[in-house]
Order: sequence, then structure tokens, then C-alpha cells
Amino acid sequence: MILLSTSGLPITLSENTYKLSFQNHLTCDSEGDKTCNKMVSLLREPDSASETDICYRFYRDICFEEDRSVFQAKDLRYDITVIMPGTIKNECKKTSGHYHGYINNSTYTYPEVYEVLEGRALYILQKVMNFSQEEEPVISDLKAVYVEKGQMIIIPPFYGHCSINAGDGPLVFSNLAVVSCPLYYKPIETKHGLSLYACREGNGEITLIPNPCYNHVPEPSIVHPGQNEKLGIQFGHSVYHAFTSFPDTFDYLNHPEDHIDQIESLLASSK
Ligand SMILES: O=P(O)(O)OC[C@H]1O[C@](O)(CO)[C@@H](O)[C@@H]1O
Repeated sequence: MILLSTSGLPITLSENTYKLSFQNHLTCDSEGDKTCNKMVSLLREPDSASETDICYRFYRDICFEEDRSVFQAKDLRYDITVIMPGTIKNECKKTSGHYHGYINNSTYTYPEVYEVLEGRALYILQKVMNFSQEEEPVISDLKAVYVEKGQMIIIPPFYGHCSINAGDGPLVFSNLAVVSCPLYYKPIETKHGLSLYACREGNGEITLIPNPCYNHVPEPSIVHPGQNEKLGIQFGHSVYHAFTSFPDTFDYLNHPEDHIDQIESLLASSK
């Protein structure tokens, strides 16, 4: 058993099954999984997906009973996702990917916080302002963000995103997300995934391959995320505890308008 100490919570990961267990009255409201065959419409080589191989498991609405009212008051939820090690054919296992919908009475869509608890993540982020229209998506920015254990990122408004296991073992990450945020999957399914596929070469290196279903894929910037204490983004500090101790810090998840520059600048540091 591996204790997910980065989370600051009593959660262990089985080294055999990669399932999570919750201790000390920490509760998880629901859990589920997605097998590789359910990913067919999102893969570079769809014919290679198995019905029994799990691609990822998700655990939703994790909290201590005494913290539930804080999450409810802010309409936020803390979830954990475990992406299995390995590839489907040679594509790294990943989540489906989606866009977030518009915030009521706002010209922005919802952001979200991700925190890597174990392993190494690669997040593909593509900015598409016309995601909700049935027309060719126009990608105005493309980022490949490598996030290590203990680090976190904010998905800025308008960025379609998927999470990829870029490490050798399982990838475990948490998200702090707005419960009532609408999710758009269709525009990504129609294009057979986001605009970049992460594939393993024979030497183990990851190569980013453009998805030919998009008309124009901009050159991606390779990004290593930055920190901002005012946004509750401090590497090595648990997001769960940051939120439950200072819930107002994360008000930008429902009202990002005044924080866009700060949010975007966290993803500006390329190497
Ligand atoms: O919804 P997708 O794209 O399959 O991604 C899965 C993960 O994304 C989240 O919805 C967070 O955005 C997690 O709760 C979930 O496990």
C-alpha cells in the first residue's frame, strides 16, 4: 500500500490493483471506471482497445463529514482519478478530455484545479473559444504541461483538457471542480481526441503527435507549471487542506474574471 501523503488525507493506493482505500472516516460518495474499449473514439489507433483493461478509475466527492458544508457552500467537489500505467497500442493512457461550459452571467467558462498525488502527469490544454458551436474548432493556443508529484495546475477558462499518464507507474491526481459546471465531450469525440496524442517510443520517450482530424494544430508550448499562493497553488501543500482552511482563496473557480492574468501566467514558464 502506498500512502498518498501529498493529498494530506488518509488515502492509500494498492500497488497490485491501483484501487484507493479511504481511512479515518474520510468518505467517497461514488466511484467508477472506464475500460480501454470505451475510449475507442478518442484514440490514435482505436482498433487496439481491450474490454477488460481499465484505463482509469475515478473517485468522486471525497471529504470528511465536517467539511461537507464548506464544499456545498462553494459548489465545489474534490475528486481523485487514477490512470493506469501503460499504453493502448503505443498511446499513453489518458482521460477522455472535455471542455467546461460557461459560468452563468459571465463571458468566461469554469476553470479547475488539478494536483498530482503520485506519478507524473501530462496535461494537454487547447484553447478553443468556439467549442460549444457545431463548427470547426479554432485552436488559438496549445500547451503540453508536465506536472510532477506535489505540483498543481489551474486549467484556465476555454481550455479543453485531458490528463495523460506520462510516468512509469500509476498516475493519481485530484481535482477541485465546480459541481454545476457543464461538461462538453462531443466536440472532442468528433475529432477523435484532443489535438495531440502522447505516444511512447521504443526507448520509452514520449512523443507528441498531432491529431490529423484538426485543420490546424499550432506548435505546442511545453510548460512546467508555476505557483501562486494567492490562488492556493503552493507545491507540496495539500489542495484539500488549502481549500478547507481558506475556502475563499478558491473563489476564482466560480468567478475567474478578475484573475485571468494570474491564472494564465502560471502556465507561462516554458523550458
Ligand atoms: O471526464 P473525463 O474527461 O473522462 O475525465 C475524468 C476526470 O475528470 C474529472 O471530471 C475532473 O475534471 C474527474 O472527476 C474525472 O475523473
